[in-house]
Amino acid sequence: MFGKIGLVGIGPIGSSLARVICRERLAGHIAIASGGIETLKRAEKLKLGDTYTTEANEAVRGADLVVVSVPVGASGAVAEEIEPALKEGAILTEVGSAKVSAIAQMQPVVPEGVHFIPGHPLTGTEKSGDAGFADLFENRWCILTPLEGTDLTALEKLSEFWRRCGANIGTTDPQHHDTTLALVSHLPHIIAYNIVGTAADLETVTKSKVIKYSASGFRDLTRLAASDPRTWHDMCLHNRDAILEMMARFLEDLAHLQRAIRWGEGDKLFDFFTRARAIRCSIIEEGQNIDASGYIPSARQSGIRRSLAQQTAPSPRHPQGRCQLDPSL
Ligand SMILES: NC(=O)C1=CN([C@@H]2O[C@H](COP(=O)(O)OP(=O)(O)OC[C@H]3O[C@@H](n4cnc5c(N)ncnc54)[C@H](O)[C@@H]3O)[C@@H](O)[C@H]2O)C=CC1
Ligand SMILES: O=C(O)C(=O)Cc1ccc(O)cc1
Repeated sequence: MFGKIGLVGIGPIGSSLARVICRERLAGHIAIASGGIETLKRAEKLKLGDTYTTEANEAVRGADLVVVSVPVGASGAVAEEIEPALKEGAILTEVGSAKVSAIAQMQPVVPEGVHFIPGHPLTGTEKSGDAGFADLFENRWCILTPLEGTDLTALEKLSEFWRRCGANIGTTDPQHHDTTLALVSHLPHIIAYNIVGTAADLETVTKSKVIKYSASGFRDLTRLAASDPRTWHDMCLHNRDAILEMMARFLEDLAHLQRAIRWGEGDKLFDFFTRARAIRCSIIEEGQNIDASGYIPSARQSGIRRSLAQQTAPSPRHPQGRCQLDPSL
């Protein structure tokens, strides 16, 4: 698809991209740049690319596609560094989890003639470093947030690139992206970190075991707390307003629940839980299969879609169809 692809940043996302680009033969040459010399050495050892450098501008020189996969807080500095070396007509994208901030940092320095199209693959691992894998994007959404005046041919080419990496393409505007992700990705991580903190505090205060006795519910809920703290510290700083707005809504809804519990409003609680259960079931029925690692495996590869269809089909015992809430689905 591309003569040369420059990958700036080789964490979980950059290293997964390197692997899938290589597997699908999407580039004649993969140039990898990372500020961390150790990471770069590992990337070379793993043969993730063709050339390796600590100088981002070297990696992007002559590239037809440049993918910036660094913490959102570093995207402005990276854009300034690569700007003089970007080729006329090249596509420049970044994969940051907060679009408004990444765009505000990068757009002002993108030279005319370079097609800047931000995006965000909605997939991740709790792992850090270069622990990516070629299947990471398989059957997952990649949300593109094209800016006003974006060249449609470049947009289609980038969309095709992500499709060949296995992703499904969605488009939206940066603000809507950030508000949505604040609720469906950033807030769950914050809640996970927080509940682990609460349990640890309770242990200290009561001088007794708490976490040791946790059943699988607590463990499922806290899986996200194993994520790289740097990513989520970055997110709280760079999607601050949207996260605060979603936290406020969440706390308001939690207060309603608290009140219903305090007053023993059983019907209200039952209806509320039933509604939430139905929503979770519909997510599963749509094929958003979530395994315990957070990685949603390809339905195509795992055959899970078929087994889910069996589980949710009506049966004499379950005339409405049944929904298994086993997180391993
Ligand atoms: N990890 C995840 O699950 C996901 C992350 N993202 C986004 O992808 C981007 C990359 O994230 P990860 O792959 O987790 O990698 P990461 O955030 O760990 O960053 C890895 C790369 O960025 C480079 N880097 C770090 N600080 C830098 C700086 N100040 N200047 C220049 N380069 C620097 C490192 O050398 C390394 O090569 C982030 O913006 C994140 O929001 C998007 C989807 C999922
Ligand atoms: O594991 C999960 O549920 C995630 O939310 C993974 C994830 C992490 C960061 C992103 O920007 C997008 C997706």
